[in-house]
Amino acid sequence: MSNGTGSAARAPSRSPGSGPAILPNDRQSAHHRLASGHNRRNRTKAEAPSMSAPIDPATSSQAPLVQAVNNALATVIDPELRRPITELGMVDSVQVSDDGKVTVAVLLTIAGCPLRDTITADARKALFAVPGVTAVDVELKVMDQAQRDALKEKLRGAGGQRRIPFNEPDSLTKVYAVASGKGGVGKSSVTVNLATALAAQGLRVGIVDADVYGFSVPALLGITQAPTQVDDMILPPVAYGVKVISIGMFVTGNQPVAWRGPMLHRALEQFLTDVYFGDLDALFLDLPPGTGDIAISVGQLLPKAEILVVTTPQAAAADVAERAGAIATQTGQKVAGVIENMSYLEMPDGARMELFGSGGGAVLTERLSATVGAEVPLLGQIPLDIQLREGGDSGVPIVLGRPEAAAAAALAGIAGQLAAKPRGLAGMKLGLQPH
Ligand SMILES: Nc1ncnc2c1ncn2[C@@H]1O[C@H](COP(=O)(O)OP(=O)(O)OP(=O)(O)O)[C@@H](O)[C@H]1O
Repeated sequence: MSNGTGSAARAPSRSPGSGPAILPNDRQSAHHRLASGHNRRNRTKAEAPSMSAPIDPATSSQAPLVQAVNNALATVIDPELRRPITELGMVDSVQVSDDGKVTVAVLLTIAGCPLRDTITADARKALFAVPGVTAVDVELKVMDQAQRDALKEKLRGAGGQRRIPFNEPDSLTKVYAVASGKGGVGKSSVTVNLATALAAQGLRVGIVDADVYGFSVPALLGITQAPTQVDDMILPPVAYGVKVISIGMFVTGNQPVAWRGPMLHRALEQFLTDVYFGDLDALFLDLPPGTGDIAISVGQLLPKAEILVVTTPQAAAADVAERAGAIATQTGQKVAGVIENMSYLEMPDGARMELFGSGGGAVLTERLSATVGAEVPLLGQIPLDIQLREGGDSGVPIVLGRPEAAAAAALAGIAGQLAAKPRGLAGMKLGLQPH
């Protein structure tokens, strides 16, 4: 089983004068340390390079090949930023010799970029696919400060200000906070399966693992790569097309997190402001179980987030889950629906054994509908399935690894309902939800 807390590990640290710095800055992070002398060139913004690749004029006789080479480079996608390297100002220079040899200089955001090999391999593959290219030399360089500033401005918009992009009036991202009354009901498993199912449909999806005490999302997605830090901007690792950030990527080894409310709030705020998710269709937050500090912080930091409540069919579980959902009335959020997990176990003869009783999801939707004053739908019932647990252990969500399984079909059905909701209406009081 892969471990999402391994190589990424580092302890939270303090930065002078600004209170506790929950997440690392690049001067402190050994993994992301910048090259020495990297800032030596103090270029102004006006001198910053353009985002397109300069072509060696000496190669003008090769114009069609040069064009084809540029087109090929435009198909190379930065694995973290999910945009063409040509758009990101990462192609510093391209030279095409008369005998078809291509030399391309690629600018990495930081020295020791964990994805340097992937970028090199992708660039080589794209270039070798161009007819007429006989040899490829990919030279890796590192952006200087002006180039990084230009990149950050491109990604964050003018001024590159820190803000929570999902709260902007023009944000079309649907934000779902996945909550449960108690632990172990499958909240994280549901989160990663919904997210990867939507990503598999071509949607742009992110996950914030806000389950600070029991972070498990990196392992469930097989992520061992650390986030890359570009100054104060954090680029989240991507698994199955889903951008993921987790507190587990910032703690040492498998250490427990023993933070109190204000630190948790700051960590979550930093995730939402400093992590570059880009334009997402959907963002999932995997909350800790219960109605603790993080649930309240999510209500404050992401007022437009809708709550998805995961419960088991047990009546007692529905009681505690009701409290987790009802917090929406205090935070002014909307409850998007209830997901009943571990609903039954299908026996070899097709009979259904209801190990945890039945009816908990339906009871919960009724009670929550009454509490919040709007219909809360039961989005689906997911059976118990060993393959779901195995998929979690191996880092391959069941919706991708075993799509034919009944549990995968139930999860895909729920994802389909979320995908069918019009983009950008999250948080608006619509009254009845179609389902
Ligand atoms: N439908 C299911 N069938 C079989 N196993 C399941 C199912 N749902 C969850 N599990 C397993 O139950 C365990 C708990 O699931 P998970 O970690 O997703 O729950 P959680 O509610 O997020 O827990 P926590 O409160 O610790 O964050 C895991 O081992 C998971 O693989």
